[in-house]
Amino acid sequence: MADLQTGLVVASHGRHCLVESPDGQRRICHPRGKKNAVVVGDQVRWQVTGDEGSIERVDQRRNLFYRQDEMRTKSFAANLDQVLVLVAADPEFSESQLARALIAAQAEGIDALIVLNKSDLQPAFDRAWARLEPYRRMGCQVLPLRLKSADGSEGGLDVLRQHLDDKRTLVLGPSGVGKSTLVNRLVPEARAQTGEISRALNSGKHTTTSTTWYWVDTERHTALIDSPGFQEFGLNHIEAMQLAHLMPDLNATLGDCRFYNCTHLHEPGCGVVAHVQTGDPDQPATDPLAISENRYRLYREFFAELSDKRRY
Ligand SMILES: Nc1nc2c(ncn2[C@@H]2O[C@H](COP(=O)(O)OP(=O)(O)OP(=O)(O)O)[C@@H](O)[C@H]2O)c(=O)[nH]1
Ligand SMILES: [Zn+2]
Repeated sequence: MADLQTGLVVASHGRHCLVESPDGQRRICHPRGKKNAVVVGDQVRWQVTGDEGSIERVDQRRNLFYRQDEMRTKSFAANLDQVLVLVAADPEFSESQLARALIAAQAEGIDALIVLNKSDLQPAFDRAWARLEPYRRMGCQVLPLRLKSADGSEGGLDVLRQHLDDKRTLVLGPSGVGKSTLVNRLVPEARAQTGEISRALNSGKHTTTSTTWYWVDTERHTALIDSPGFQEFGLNHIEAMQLAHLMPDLNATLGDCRFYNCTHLHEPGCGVVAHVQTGDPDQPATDPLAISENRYRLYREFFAELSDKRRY
């Protein structure tokens, strides 16, 4: 099939999607057959069929970021360089949701970046910043941000831009943290593009319910992928026994357990439990491998959930 063209999937809606050619042109394409199901970020081979296109092949993916619960699997995007989890001083973020997203990224070998917005809101911001201490300690990049404030000042956007440069970043965040404000700030034409995409995909309504790719720069080197669906982040695709390896703070303490198949829940001589921080969580830990009580509690919760899951 010599007449196949290459393209990048920049939006998808049901059974059709929008494919961007290397010259920037976009057209609606339909995957041929079930095995050609595509997600945003996919590199595809397609051919012209009238005004539209037919996707004949999906190139092998470098990674696929997805969540899975008992009912279904939701793929967010493929071939990512990093996942940005946007949280805010207010509304208070769920550490469970944050930890789940980071585990899913780690499982696919994708870097993660946490951004804490609304630094103008005090004392909520300092409180949230402190809650993120275990994440900084385990090597995760955490950036402060202020997209707007009562006095009109903003901060942190330039540093954030440097972390996005030349990368393909999936942006995740619960409702109300400022995700649309961020996307619109980084991609001034985002609103117009979204409108264009909804019209092209003929969905009739706004495509905020689907994942969308935006180029940040005119050279098309830096991309933001905006995706909804951060709630109920299921990890059913992860093996319970893999969990500790996917949580960097726990992972750093592996290897010292008495039993090689230690679950780190109740076994004697567990090297993970030995590092779980007890006492005042506001006191800085003296153990460089300290695991916060919250992180360990989440590990136990996720482990129970993944051990219980029904297998099909
Ligand atoms: N105080 C303060 N408010 C902010 C900041 N950034 C955004 N906001 C406000 O937070 C609210 C939510 O912002 P959005 O951008 O709509 O948030 P979203 O995450 O897209 O939320 P959904 O539309 O519900 O998905 C808006 O009222 C913003 O004006 C900030 O740095 N400080
Ligand atoms: Zn152990």
